[in-house]
Amino acid sequence: MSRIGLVVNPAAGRGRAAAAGPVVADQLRAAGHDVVDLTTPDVTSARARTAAFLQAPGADALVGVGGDGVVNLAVNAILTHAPHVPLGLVAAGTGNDTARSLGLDLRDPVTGVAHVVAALTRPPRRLDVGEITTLRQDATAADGDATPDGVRRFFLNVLSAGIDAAVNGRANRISRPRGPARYVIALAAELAAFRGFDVRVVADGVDLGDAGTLLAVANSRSIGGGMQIAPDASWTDGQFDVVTARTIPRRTLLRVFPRVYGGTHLSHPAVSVTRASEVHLLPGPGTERRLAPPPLVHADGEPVGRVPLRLRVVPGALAVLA
Ligand SMILES: Nc1ncnc2c1ncn2[C@@H]1O[C@H](COP(=O)(O)OP(=O)(O)OP(=O)(O)O)[C@@H](O)[C@H]1O
Repeated sequence: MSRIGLVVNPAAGRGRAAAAGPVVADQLRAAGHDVVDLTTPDVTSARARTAAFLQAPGADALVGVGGDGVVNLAVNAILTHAPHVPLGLVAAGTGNDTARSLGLDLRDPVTGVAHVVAALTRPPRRLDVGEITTLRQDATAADGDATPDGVRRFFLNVLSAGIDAAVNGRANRISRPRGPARYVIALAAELAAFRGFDVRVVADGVDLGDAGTLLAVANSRSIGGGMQIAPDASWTDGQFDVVTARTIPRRTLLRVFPRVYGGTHLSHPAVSVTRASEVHLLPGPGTERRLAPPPLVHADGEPVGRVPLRLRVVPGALAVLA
């Protein structure tokens, strides 16, 4: 018998996770496990309850039910408070990019929890995690800067700091419609307003220069519900795939961006992929006045702060029941 913390995000997947939560709890209990329900609709309380569960003795696993947001919450809680505790996921969000890249069932929570129960009997998979450190002196919680866990936090899937981050930020501000349509509306608005971002990337000490269009630091492959931003990224190679596209005219972007869905953008001459284990995202030189300031950086779909940021791979830092 294992003692398992269960954190359900009731808002995820427009109610799918709220419906899946009791099913997951029942199945874990039916398999003989002791389930501690940490669920609450308020994200701050959910963080606090998850932290308390992990800090107390006897936690054997944490299971998250929801989308990439609840995964990000769980990963930060584990790495901050109890890095040895494995994470199980039952996908019930909108995009589910982490679960998708892990090859988990995206539709049926019964199948999802059965997979977690089976994985509890085997050694967990070990995945690389990205560590984010804000380098701003004036970083504050209110700004979304590397909080609420302090100036250091973690991501499991992909960090976005180019047009993909701007789309994510805009989508989070749209209250209606809910679901994937928000991203389409946000994407159309960002493409219409696009003029390039004044941002620079240094990867393992090498200045990659202008990354004014696309800028993704990827541990795994997809964002936005299956867009293959970094189709060759590996969770076990100890490196990020840093996908950048230099500032390009809007009409070129309109041709390149749709290719991200299938991952074929990598063959466009404006796009590069660099493997690196430490990446600095920095403000650009500020000489091009037509460029926009860098957008709020997002990781696993959550706002995490503004440049300058340092990102490091923590190889094999997370144990996953998958
Ligand atoms: N345990 C929780 N309780 C309440 N809110 C949470 C919890 N975990 C995460 N959240 C917040 O809810 C928002 C949405 O969460 P989540 O990503 O899980 O669902 P989604 O948006 O439907 O799925 P996806 O991100 O995969 O598209 C996130 O911004 C996150 O901060």
